[in-house]
Amino acid sequence: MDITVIGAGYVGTTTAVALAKNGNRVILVDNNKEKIEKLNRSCLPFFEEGIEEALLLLKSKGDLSFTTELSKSIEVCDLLFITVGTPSQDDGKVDLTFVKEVSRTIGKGMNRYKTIVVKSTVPVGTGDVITEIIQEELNKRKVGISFDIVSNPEFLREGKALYDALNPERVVVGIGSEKAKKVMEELYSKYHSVLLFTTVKNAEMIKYASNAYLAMKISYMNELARLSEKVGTNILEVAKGMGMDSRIGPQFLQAGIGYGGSCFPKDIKALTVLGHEQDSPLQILKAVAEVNESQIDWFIDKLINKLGSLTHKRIAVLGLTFKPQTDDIREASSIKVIQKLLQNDSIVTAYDPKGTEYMKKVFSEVLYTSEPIEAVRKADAILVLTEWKEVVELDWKTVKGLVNQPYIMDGRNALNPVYIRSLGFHYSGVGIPAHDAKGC
Ligand SMILES: NC(=O)C1=CN([C@@H]2O[C@H](COP(=O)(O)OP(=O)(O)OC[C@H]3O[C@@H](n4cnc5c(N)ncnc54)[C@H](O)[C@@H]3O)[C@@H](O)[C@H]2O)C=CC1
Ligand SMILES: O=C(O)[C@H]1O[C@H](OP(=O)(O)OP(=O)(O)OC[C@H]2O[C@@H](n3ccc(=O)[nH]c3=O)[C@H](O)[C@@H]2O)[C@H](O)[C@@H](O)[C@@H]1O
Repeated sequence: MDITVIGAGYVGTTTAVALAKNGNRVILVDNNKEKIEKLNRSCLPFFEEGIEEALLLLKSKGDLSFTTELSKSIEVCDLLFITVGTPSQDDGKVDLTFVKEVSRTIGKGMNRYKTIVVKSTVPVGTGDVITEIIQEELNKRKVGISFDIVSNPEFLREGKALYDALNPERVVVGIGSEKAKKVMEELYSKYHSVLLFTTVKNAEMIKYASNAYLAMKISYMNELARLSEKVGTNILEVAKGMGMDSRIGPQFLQAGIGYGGSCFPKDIKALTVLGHEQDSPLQILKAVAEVNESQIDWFIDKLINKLGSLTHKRIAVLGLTFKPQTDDIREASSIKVIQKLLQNDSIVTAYDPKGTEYMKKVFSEVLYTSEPIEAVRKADAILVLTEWKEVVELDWKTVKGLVNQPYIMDGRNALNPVYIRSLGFHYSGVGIPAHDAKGC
């Protein structure tokens, strides 16, 4: 099929590559000239393993191209994918400016029947808004072209984006016509995934409900971790035991310094606002967000308890991105932690394999290092905030010889407490008792 994907971000670029790999001819459009120039040079505007190589190959075969010209790209395709950003407004509502802008351009440029697939995460009812905008433009042009709006939310994870896009566990497709169903069935016939056909509104809700549910699991584990430290239980063992129940499952039970990223915080706000607007509040989500926020305070309080005061203390932050295998620092817990350290007049050194350049734009006063070992030199405490391999597999014995005080606060429970303690460090994880015999 001839497909145009609009929005060359994490989702759009990954989607375009996956669709092209599955035998379609794909044009990826973005109104950001710089991004398209980069892509035309086969450079990815962000870090995500495996995509750059795939992109280079698909481009050379002519299956994937990049442009800023949306109108022309609309004319030549059968299917349009909308993958533009849907950020939060100050009031927590979703800013649909980009989605609406793109919809208007589609209405202005549509020359024949198109299936318009919405992959951006959008509030329930947005499918209708897009339909209205496109129809309005068609009416202005006095043309009677038919089209279908499909909701096909994306569930990929950053760091595993291409794998997830090529092997989705399930594909949710919200449709309003048999014609659109056939198109989507054909499109996904090459994937070995279960397809769920439902209404557009249901599909829109499934996306928010899924992200909020995953975040809820994390906040629950984080609160349990705090309690665990009080009563002497080990959250890793608790999670293991819980996860063995197939009704609960082992995933997303890792306690830590809270969830970050471009989606969980934003999507929870959006669903919360929707509940309020409809006078059907989601009280659970209020608690989920509050726990996530206070997890940072809890972590910093523990650090203060250990060091007495943070003033003029040298704190090494290892890991800045919201998770490993990405350069994304959007809503990363590290931002809130560093903010609190700087407010307390600490001297902050930081290392991250991929996120440093973005973080420099947020905090210019942090001393960034290109090697983790440089960040820990003379440190009064080391904070592990992202479980990068480069951090976990550090030569901790050497580190012990370099620090000023041997305090490690592991915000991701990524290190082996028994080993780290055996080196003479005071190790503190999240929900791991101070002297746990097993320590795993
Ligand atoms: N990042 C992720 O892991 C996931 C994101 N999502 C959702 O997918 C959507 C996109 O997210 P990301 O890819 O992270 O966003 P992003 O911010 O990385 O990319 C969005 C792109 O859209 C472009 N754009 C905006 N207006 C445009 C226009 N009028 N014409 C052409 N291009 C335009 C921007 O320049 C940008 O490159 C959001 O709704 C997000 O919630 C869903 C699943 C996973
Ligand atoms: O809508 C989205 O953008 C995406 O959001 C998440 O994916 P992502 O944000 O890439 O990353 P996750 O692996 O879900 O991690 C999110 C955050 O939760 C934290 N986390 C995750 C799992 C866990 O057990 N504990 C925990 O603290 C991670 O450290 C990270 O900060 C979802 O997992 C994807 O399905 C979804 O498509």
